[in-house]
Amino acid sequence: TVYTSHTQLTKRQYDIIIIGGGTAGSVLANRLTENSKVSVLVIEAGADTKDNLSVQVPFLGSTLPGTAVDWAFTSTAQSGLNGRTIPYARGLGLGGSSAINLLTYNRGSDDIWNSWASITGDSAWCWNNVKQYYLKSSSLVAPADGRDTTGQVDPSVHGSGPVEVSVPGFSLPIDTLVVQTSKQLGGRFKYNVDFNSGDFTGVGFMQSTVGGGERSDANTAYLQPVISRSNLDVLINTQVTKLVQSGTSKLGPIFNIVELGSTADKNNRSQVMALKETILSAGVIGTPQILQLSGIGPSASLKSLGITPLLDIADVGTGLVDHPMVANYFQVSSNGTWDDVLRDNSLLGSTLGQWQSSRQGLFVDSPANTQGYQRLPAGSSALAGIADPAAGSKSAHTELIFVDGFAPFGELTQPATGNYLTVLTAVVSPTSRGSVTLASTDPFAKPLINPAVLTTNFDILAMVQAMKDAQTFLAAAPWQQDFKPVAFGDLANAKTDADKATFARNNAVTVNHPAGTARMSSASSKSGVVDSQLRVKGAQFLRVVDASVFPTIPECHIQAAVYIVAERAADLIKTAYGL
Ligand SMILES: Cc1cc2nc3c(=O)[nH]c(=O)nc-3n(C[C@H](O)[C@H](O)[C@H](O)COP(=O)(O)OP(=O)(O)OC[C@H]3O[C@@H](n4cnc5c(N)ncnc54)[C@H](O)[C@@H]3O)c2cc1C
Repeated sequence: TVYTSHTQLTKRQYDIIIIGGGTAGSVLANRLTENSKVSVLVIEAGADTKDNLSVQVPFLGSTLPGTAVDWAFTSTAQSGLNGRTIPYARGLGLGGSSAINLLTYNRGSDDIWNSWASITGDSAWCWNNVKQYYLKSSSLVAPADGRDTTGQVDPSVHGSGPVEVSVPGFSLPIDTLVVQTSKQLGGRFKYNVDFNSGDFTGVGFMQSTVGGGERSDANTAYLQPVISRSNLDVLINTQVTKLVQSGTSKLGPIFNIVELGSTADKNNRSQVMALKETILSAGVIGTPQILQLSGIGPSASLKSLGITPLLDIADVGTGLVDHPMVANYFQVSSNGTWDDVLRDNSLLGSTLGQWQSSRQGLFVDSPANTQGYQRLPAGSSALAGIADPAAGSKSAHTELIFVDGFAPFGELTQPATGNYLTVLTAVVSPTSRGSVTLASTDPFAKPLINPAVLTTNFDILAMVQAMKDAQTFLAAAPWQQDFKPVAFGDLANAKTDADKATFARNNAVTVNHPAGTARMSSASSKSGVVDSQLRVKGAQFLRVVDASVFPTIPECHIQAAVYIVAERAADLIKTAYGL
């Protein structure tokens, strides 16, 4: 049953309570209710997102931040960004961030998973073991245009799970140029037929969570198909305000009472109880916020806010890490870009009409069809004197995303005329670490989000290298016939490395890939928040399952890793309770 207010609940006890009906929460809701004897309640702060047209239409994903399906957070003033604050989008509603993201689907290099096994001292996180969960979470489907995709993707490395993944379904003029350039330049820009083979280096086609021209997210793929199961209740428009300790076992405090409220009626709280487990899947911001509101976190700082510390875990909310990103704009001579679609309402209307009537055309894809991942050149000054932050040789340091138009991801707005290319450059093995802390004890107040963007030498130097890579790539012969890209705006004057660094600090945002605020660590480690089975250290019957638990950030887009972690967590929970 779907409830829209906690006052409607007819039951107050469930075997398992999942906090957050987002990416991980939806996977758990599905898998844990496969056994009809287990009762599950999902509590989600937002509404159902499935009927939101901009959620459904892949191309319109970039218009979702700032709307009703976004928590619309803002970062603290960023010292690495010359004091700027940046918008910090997080999905609000069923499907969570998977319903508002830009759809890129990367499962992470073999290296990253093997490094997690080594960090946690638990070989079950190695790629050879988690591969089963990748195969179980997604499957490759035909692109919307049904064309022959031979050489653009390797079907043999894909699985048979509910999330639909495809290569772009509407070819753009620059796709061929990107591939030609990659094949001509080789080396760091070598053509990679399928990143999801486990080698995240080179240049290749974007794979996205799109099936039949529509977004495929955790809500549509995992939750909606099972939402009428009699052992599943989903409570929407309801925020978890804290966990309440019900007692103490010899293994530690038990936090199995969940306090609920809603923004519509903030003082009207009620409680539900988990008979087996409470699972926090409230995401990288929500999870450490709820833990701290519940007295679980760094005792001294909780005390200074007036919260009674119940379980001292220094690392709750520390370690926030995200991929910094800069939009590099180039003016082009070709009119083969989609710029006019964003400027001309009738063209926008007809393109949307084409999507509505036939699920064809520009809107079946995210704004980018191709991407690249590079390791820094040998001898790069960014790596001087530090351990290589990437997990291994199949993991990159930087990323390029090629957009056939003016992508609205920076400080600049789209000019009224002209044709543009955007190359989004990102640092995918950043070393900067920030935090999520409470601004107040009010659970409805936004927490302080400090992603510490570009605060290390490595991150800024790697970003400058990525910006230079973008220019090297676009200087290659295939671009000189028709497109003739010329750096646009302040980028045109950013000639030296120092100028480029200043440009990055004045313009960077993030790729919206935060992770690591309730990190996994080995059972014996004093750092971290959860053990390798995702149980909150020192607590009983309390797990975290979302991107907070990532011990390091994958050197690629991270949603696939969330699906994999959630699938594995579902198995861990089933095994723990013999379900
Ligand atoms: C704009 C944007 C673009 C992105 N682009 C990409 C991309 O192209 N490719 C990619 O791989 N990744 C992308 N990501 C990242 C990816 O989507 C996320 O890493 C992933 O979905 C996170 O999953 P999660 O389960 O950790 O959290 P979420 O999916 O965010 O789920 C958390 C859920 O908990 C709910 N919640 C929070 N607090 C409470 C509370 N107190 N009470 C009740 N419910 C609560 C939230 O409303 C939300 O539904 C993007 C993210 C964003 C925001």
